[in-house]
Amino acid sequence: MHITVRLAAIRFGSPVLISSLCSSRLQGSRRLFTMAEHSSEKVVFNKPKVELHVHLDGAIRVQTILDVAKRRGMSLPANTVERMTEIIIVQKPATLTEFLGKFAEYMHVIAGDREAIKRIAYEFVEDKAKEGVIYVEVRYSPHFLANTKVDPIPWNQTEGDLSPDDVVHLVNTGLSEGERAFNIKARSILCCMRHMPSWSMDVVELCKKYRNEGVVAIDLAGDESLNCENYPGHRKAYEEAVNCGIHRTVHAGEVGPASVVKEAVEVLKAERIGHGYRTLEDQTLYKQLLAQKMHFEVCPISSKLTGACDPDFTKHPVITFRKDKANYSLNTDDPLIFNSTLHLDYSTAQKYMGFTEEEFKRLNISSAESCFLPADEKEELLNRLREAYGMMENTAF
Ligand SMILES: O=c1[nH]cnc2c1ncn2[C@H]1C[C@H](O)[C@@H](CO)O1
Repeated sequence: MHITVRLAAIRFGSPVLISSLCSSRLQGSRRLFTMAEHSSEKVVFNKPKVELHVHLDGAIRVQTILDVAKRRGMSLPANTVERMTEIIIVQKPATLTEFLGKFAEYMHVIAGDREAIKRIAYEFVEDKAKEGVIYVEVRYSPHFLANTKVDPIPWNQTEGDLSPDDVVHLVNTGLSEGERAFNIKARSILCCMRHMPSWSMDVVELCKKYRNEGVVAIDLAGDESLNCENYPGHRKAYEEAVNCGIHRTVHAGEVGPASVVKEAVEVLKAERIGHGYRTLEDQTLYKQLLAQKMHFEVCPISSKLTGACDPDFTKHPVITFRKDKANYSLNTDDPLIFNSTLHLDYSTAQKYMGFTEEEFKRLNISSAESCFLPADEKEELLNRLREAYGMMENTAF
């Protein structure tokens, strides 16, 4: 089994992943979030929220992974929620590469299984509704959940009959059943992966095909050290997205330098930036993005545990974003792997960064304004927030 997982990691792209997987067995002795940290997860903003940056494959319930493994007769490194959680989660600030290696602990269980894929989408909506999210854009790579019409077949699966196209259809179905059951709105963003430029044209074609069934945008995720000049597949896919009116976000400036953000904006025509913390290292670029109200999808807990930002939250870039009245959202990114919830991101912002209720309202309004819904649905969302926040319609911050 461990050999299987390591092979999957090799396929993910980076040799560093392999060493992270080898060392992950040692992590049982590392600490989980302490009780003190979890008690700080009090609900500091108990009002409707918008979440724009969360990965479906990073937001799966551990119990579901165990259930599916059992049903499919697959082995996992542990068979209790507690032990499996310890193995999956990043407990101390690590590196983005180590963090990405965590997906290989469980993705082979979910990938290629119709019932599991629909179930994780449905349960995701339930979990977000419980956090008070009324609108969410959830992202994933259709290729990472497929086992046919994908080269290479990920996670060391044997070829089956579930294509990336089938995956998108199943996720759409799970999300829309969840929307009806839990009375929130859920849309999806399809990810290209930096190390797999050959998948990117498929991704944009899927965005086009399913644009009326819940897919609202394209994203580029994964290892930022791989730039687009060297990988024209992503650039071509984003050109097609621009030509077809598909919305665009790009992971950039998370661990990569400000030049990756510049490339995302200038070459890929990103309308939002995933993370974007290191934009601050290029003040000219930062001022330009502030002026054009570029949206930054900020993920506080994630940024500490991936090593993207200083672990001292009082030095977090979002404090500068707030001071400058930048356009940004607060998001979980991968709550499974960070053992977190959206409440923890909000309470962290309050406790260590001095965020107030007013700022939480302002950033949720900015998030709604920057979401990828069509204009009429966006206005409806904004009105729901304004009403819940006791704001006069069209009140400007
Ligand atoms: O924070 C992230 N940065 C870059 N890539 C990420 C991050 N979180 C998840 N991913 C990758 C791993 C997932 O399998 C993929 C699609 O959701 O996106």
